[in-house]
Amino acid sequence: MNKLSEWKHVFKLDPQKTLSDHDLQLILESGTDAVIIGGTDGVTFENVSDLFDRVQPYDVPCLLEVSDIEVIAPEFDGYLIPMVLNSREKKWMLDIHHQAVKEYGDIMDWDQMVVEGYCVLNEKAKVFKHANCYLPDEEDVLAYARMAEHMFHLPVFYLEYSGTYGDPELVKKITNELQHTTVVYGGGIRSSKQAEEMSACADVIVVGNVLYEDLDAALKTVSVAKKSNF
Ligand SMILES: CC(C)=CCC/C(C)=C/CC/C(C)=C/CC/C(C)=C/CC/C(C)=C/CC/C(C)=C/CC/C(C)=C/COP(=O)(O)OP(=O)(O)O
Ligand SMILES: O=P(O)(O)OC[C@@H](O)CO
Ligand SMILES: [Mg+2]
Repeated sequence: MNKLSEWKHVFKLDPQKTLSDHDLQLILESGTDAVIIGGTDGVTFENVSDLFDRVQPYDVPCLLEVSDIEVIAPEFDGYLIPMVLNSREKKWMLDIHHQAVKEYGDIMDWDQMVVEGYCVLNEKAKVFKHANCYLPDEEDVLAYARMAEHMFHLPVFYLEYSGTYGDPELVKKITNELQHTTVVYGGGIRSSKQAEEMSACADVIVVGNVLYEDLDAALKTVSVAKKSNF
């Protein structure tokens, strides 16, 4: 399961936040390539399963981004497994994953797993503190990107600015560098102008928080991203 390399635009839904059926319908019929269910905290088996049940009737791939082993529900179209490359603790890259594979290895469908090399670039993001990250400079980011592709052969390198708009020049530099690993950009996209700019710099853009603050603006990010030829 890795159609991700063919996608341009994804919405990230936070199971902790509320969406009316009408708004969810607009999101799922927007033409987005996929939705991810995930968040740093407040993610429970119940809120993940409830949201998944509401998304499932629509013809849009739905992936679970696993931030806690307790929330894994069956039947998703795929499972995104983050490894936080710029964490100060090995736990967020390897140890939690090792425990999970020890526990679930016998029943795992490896074709459904997509491992994401995360590089968290916003010091104010919840995930930055949660995973005990340090702020990498441009050289560090480039080195993580090269490691993701050439040493770990990861399908995805995720430039995570969650909550703030990132640096298009850096994103472009990283995307130009990688041949096989898909560069996903997420963070602070609040308008079609920003979506257009970042879509020209990354392989895939992820739009999250603005869904809950300005749905019309969020919906407008889809068509510009899908028009991008990058
Ligand atoms: C029954 C069945 C289908 C079995 C399948 C088995 C399966 C899928 C097994 C999993 C195997 C495996 C290796 C799991 C690893 C699990 C795990 C818990 C890994 C650690 C993940 C991790 C490093 C989490 C840290 C936080 C993080 C990076 C979360 C990623 C999501 C993220 C950055 C969200 C940002 O959200 P944001 O929008 O910023 O958050 P808020 O809005 O809440 O602020
Ligand atoms: O919520 P925003 O800031 O759009 O970020 C999207 C996503 O990258 C979060 O993981
Ligand atoms: Mg969020």
